[in-house]
Amino acid sequence: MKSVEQHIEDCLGLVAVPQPTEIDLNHAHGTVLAERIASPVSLPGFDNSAMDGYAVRAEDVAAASPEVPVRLAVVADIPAGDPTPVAVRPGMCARIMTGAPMPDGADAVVPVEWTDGDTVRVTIDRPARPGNAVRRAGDDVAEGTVVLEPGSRIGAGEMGVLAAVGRRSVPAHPKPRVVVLSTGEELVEPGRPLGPGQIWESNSFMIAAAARDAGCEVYRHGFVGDDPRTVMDTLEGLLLRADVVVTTGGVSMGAHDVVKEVLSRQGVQFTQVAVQPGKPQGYGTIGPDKTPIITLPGNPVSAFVSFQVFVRPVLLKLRGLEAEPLPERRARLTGPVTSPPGRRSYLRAELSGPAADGRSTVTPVRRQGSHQLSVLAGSNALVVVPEDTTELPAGTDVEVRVLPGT
Ligand SMILES: Nc1nc2c(c(=O)[nH]1)N[C@H]1C(S)=C(S)[C@@H](COP(=O)(O)OP(=O)(O)OC[C@H]3O[C@@H](n4cnc5c(N)ncnc54)[C@H](O)[C@@H]3O)O[C@H]1N2
Ligand code: MOO
Ligand SMILES: [Mg+2]
Repeated sequence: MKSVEQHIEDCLGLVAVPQPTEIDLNHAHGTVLAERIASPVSLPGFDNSAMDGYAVRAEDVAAASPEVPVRLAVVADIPAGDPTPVAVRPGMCARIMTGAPMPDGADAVVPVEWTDGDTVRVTIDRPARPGNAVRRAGDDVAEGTVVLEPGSRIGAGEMGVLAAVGRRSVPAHPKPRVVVLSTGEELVEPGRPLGPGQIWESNSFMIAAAARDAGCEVYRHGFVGDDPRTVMDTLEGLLLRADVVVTTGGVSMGAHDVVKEVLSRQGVQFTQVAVQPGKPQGYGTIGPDKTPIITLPGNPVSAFVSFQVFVRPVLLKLRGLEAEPLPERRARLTGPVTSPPGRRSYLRAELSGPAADGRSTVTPVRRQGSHQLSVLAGSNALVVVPEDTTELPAGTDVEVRVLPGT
């Protein structure tokens, strides 16, 4: 049987690290930045008010109190965005709004709540220190500072930063487009009635969600039956939409294992990998553009685990990220586990902690069958049992892989 490492390497070999493209900010969310971004400006770009109130000379109001309030002449009104130059001399002030530029001569802002709010001659009953409620130019970002490094995933915060430093577009790796297709004559769309021997189709929903969790744009085509012509025609029709195709089902030893049947003829390699679950696997390219395709087994848990182990690194590579495996943790097993000889097991499990002693514990779920899908809903991790190990007692310190979204 082929090793897990070899199969990961073969799948990664299907794709090259993409060239970045210039992506408009409107489409940049979820992409990965390809270059360092330095700010061409300081942020804030000018000293401005942090509050709605009055821009004053702090020395003028230093002695203000409810008993002895200070009265100042209001010489200007400065809304945010006002370009008119304003100067505040002793005994004067300017009404100012949050975000508006500080007038010359003023060094503090008195919030409107400390005043009577008058727009001609304002009465102030509390002192303000120099710098009060003033946001200094550059106190967020100094001009020329690097705000984002290459490899940054552009999430909501990064989007805000890019726009704030004036970027309209960025060199980035777009989200890979993943097409998901399931196969099986027994499958029925959820929501439709089941006939005898039929089941509701779940893999395409699950794998599409996992691919989205991995940062991809997903087209879930759904499923087709086990007719070779239909499978091939459907795949060919989907290639235009795909940077990678992921299928489930039809790759084992069955008389109707259609994916294996039609894609073997196209040069896709089908092998048995020393893993549990997820033994039957296929990988290769199809169509005129040699679109990468990874064919996962149909058993739902096998499809899920093999997506995380074999497909996810490929998608990360296509995003311009390190093609790393799921994040690793160490944890103590709360109960014994078994594993078939010569195969690496990925047991569905619940990881807890770390506790006060700094240690985490992990509890493999009781039902480990590759059709026992329900346990995936409560699992946040996979316990890895090495190929040369067939049993581990409770208390063993084990390798755990943390599942996305947890
Ligand atoms: N004689 C052998 N039989 C099997 C072997 C073997 O080595 N020799 N391997 C077993 C293993 S391991 C796996 S895993 C499965 C892989 O099966 P296929 O990839 O061929 O998948 P199917 O036969 O199409 O389906 C298997 C199973 O999964 C259910 N299924 C499939 N697709 C979906 C879907 N989209 N949604 C929900 N459930 C799905 C299907 O109904 C079957 O129960 O083969 C073993 N057999
Ligand atoms: O690998 Mo199958 O994936 O054992 O059920
Ligand atoms: Mg089969």
